[in-house]
Amino acid sequence: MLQNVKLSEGHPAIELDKLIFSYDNAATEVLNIPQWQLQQTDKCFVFGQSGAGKSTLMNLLTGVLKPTSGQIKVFGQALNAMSSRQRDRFRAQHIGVVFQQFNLIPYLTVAENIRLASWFAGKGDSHDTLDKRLINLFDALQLPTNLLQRPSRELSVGQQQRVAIVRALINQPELLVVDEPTSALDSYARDSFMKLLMTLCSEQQSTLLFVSHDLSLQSYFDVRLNLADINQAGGAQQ
Ligand SMILES: Nc1ncnc2c1ncn2[C@@H]1O[C@H](COP(=O)(O)OP(=O)(O)OP(=O)(O)O)[C@@H](O)[C@H]1O
Repeated sequence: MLQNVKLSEGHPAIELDKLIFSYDNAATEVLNIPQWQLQQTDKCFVFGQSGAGKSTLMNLLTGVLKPTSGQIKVFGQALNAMSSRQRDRFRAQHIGVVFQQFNLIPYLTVAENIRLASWFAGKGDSHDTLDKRLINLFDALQLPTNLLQRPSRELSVGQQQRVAIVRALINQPELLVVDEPTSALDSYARDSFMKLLMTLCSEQQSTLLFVSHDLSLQSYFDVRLNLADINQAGGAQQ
């Protein structure tokens, strides 16, 4: 079974092979990617027109969606061969996710939102280890620790965004997937957020996949992917 899968270092972080995806088995393909790979610890900037399929691809890579056909391997593990429960477990253990709406549970406190992520991962990290990691991340992201006991709905958008990053990094995921996170930030906050994100990923040796329309952010990344360059789907709006 998939409990506490140890990821092999010999594999690329992501391998796509003949990946095809249509919503509800509709005739129109949203994605048709013959082949694509991302190496471990790479930091990749993904861009493309609205409707090009970026969020769909992120949902496939995080196991929220399953491909219509073809293969998606994350650190050598074939997500397409897993049940939806196995994919949920794999995501909780190995992938940190920050999506556009942050997906914090509004009525839970900040601390509860973060603890929930480590509980789902079930990696068995001690309370002390998690507390230490949490304090370090709060410090790095300049979040005051008195926010921990506040319901997340009471936080500003910028604070919620940083809490979502803490939640995504608390389990030291091998892969971090971030979808359009900076739209709510002014340019100064955006730059410091980007620098920090890069530092945290380097420290944790996480592979980063970052989706944005803001092309000015590309310079932070060592790999740039225009989705239209690998996606041959006729239905995608390119
Ligand atoms: N749940 C869904 N059911 C059916 N079609 C969908 C669904 N979600 C997205 N689509 C369609 O799939 C295509 C790709 O959408 P997707 O959201 O992945 O694009 P995107 O590149 O992330 O766009 P944006 O930059 O605007 O966020 C679009 O044509 C969209 O209408």
